[in-house]
Amino acid sequence: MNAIGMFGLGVMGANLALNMANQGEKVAVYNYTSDLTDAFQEKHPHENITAYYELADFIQSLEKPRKIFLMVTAGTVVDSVIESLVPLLDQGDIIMDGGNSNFQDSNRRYHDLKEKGFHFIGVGVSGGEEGALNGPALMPSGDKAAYQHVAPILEKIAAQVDGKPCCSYLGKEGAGHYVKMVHNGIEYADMQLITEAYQFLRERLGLDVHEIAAIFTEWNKGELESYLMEITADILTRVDEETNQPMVDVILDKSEQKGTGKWTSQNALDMGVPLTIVTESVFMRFLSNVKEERMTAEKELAGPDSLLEQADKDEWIELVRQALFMGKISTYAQGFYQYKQASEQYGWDLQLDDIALIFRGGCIIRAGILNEISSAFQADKTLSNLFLSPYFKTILNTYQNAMRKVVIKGMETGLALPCFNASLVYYDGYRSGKSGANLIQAQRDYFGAHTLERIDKEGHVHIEW
Ligand SMILES: NC(=O)C1=CN([C@@H]2O[C@H](COP(=O)(O)OP(=O)(O)OC[C@H]3O[C@@H](n4cnc5c(N)ncnc54)[C@H](OP(=O)(O)O)[C@@H]3O)[C@@H](O)[C@H]2O)C=CC1
Ligand SMILES: O=C(CO)[C@H](O)[C@H](O)COP(=O)(O)O
Repeated sequence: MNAIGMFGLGVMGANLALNMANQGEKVAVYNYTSDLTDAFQEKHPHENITAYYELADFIQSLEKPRKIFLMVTAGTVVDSVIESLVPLLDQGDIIMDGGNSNFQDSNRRYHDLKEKGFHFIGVGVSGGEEGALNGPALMPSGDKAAYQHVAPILEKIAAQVDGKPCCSYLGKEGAGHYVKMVHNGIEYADMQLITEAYQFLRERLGLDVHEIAAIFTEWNKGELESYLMEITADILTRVDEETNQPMVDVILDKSEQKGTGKWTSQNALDMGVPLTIVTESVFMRFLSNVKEERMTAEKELAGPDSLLEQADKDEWIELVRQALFMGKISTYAQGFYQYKQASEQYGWDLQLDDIALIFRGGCIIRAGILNEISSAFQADKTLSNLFLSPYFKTILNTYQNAMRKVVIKGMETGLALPCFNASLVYYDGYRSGKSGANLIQAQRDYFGAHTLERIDKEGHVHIEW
């Protein structure tokens, strides 16, 4: 009998199946069309893997309770696959979905399957092709008792950091896919922040790609240590063999997306959470796509004349490093604040320190900063915003000066730095004991008699303007 079944042999499914098999598990594999199954068998023959061409045979080969891991295109495909599986299952069998599914779909699937006597475990998976094979970060959720059946396999195939698996039970329903969704939002913001640092260094300080690659490699040894920093340095060293140009210069500047960053921002709006940095990064992807309009506007619309002249390069490089780290801290502060709000609003009891531990290995946003984030939430379980933890507060109190200088210089010289700017705006807004919202309340009450609260009395009142 096989310990687990992998449904879907695309990029991720194939590599996860191999990972499971390499860890000594007997794995049954199945794909909707036979072409991928044939290709998989030919490319990756493995003593622990058996391929099946009939769905019923695939299901019958599994130990009970059956554990089936779906790694298929997110959306309606997951529903149609579940529909095809259900008649073949027994009560208590477990379906896991490892795709980038919308957490609301996972909530629905969890309850639908529970009603029918089956278990649904949504598993956020991060790490791409390489991570899937050698150790991804896994974010599982669903019934805790059902999770215990799959935990030995999931925790074995996950990345391991300091002897701990980057996988732990996160909560009920689709909490795991929720955590993955916000992870991807943070991923978008992280990428945009690095891009803004790169643009500043290249277009305002006049550094070439190789100099910037060397700077990023150096930064990657300190506070900014992260997978995205590392791969960006690597990307910048690559030369296109056809043109002999830096590879980055021959890539069209229109960025695509599959939608998880947008979902994160949509959910932040639904919950009333200020997720400004991720949202700016989503908007910048949209703006990048109107390439032709941007090319026209470049000729039509005026900007400032000034470039950064006679700059002290070393001083500016350090300012950009500090600004980038502040942007990163702010992104995580907003993302983890969103987790905290979601946990309360959806009743999931998310453990923020555990989430940070999961992200330390295997996933795209893995970074040194996650140890400090985990420690901050471990030290104070009620911490509402990372900005107020002793470690991050000390850094922000210093680095905010650098961020101001970089943002101002970007504005003066006409370089859009939306995520750097959003980070500073959030910082200044958050540290303002007095906001301008009293005037907004007055305006609302003036034109619409919406009522307002006074600082000196209880309750809502309307003022006769
Ligand atoms: N690539 C990545 O880096 C990551 C991807 N993910 C997520 O993992 C999931 C899979 O991604 P990935 O492996 O990259 O995708 P691929 O495109 O490589 O594979 C898609 C899989 O879905 C199957 N599929 C598509 N349509 C159907 C259908 N109608 N019925 C049954 N099966 C179907 C395909 O089978 P067939 O050949 O028969 O069409 C194939 O096995 C997605 O949700 C993705 O967002 C998560 C983390 C990282
Ligand atoms: O889930 C992932 C990693 O964690 C994918 O790489 C991510 O979905 C890529 O997103 P997009 O295509 O929207 O940039």
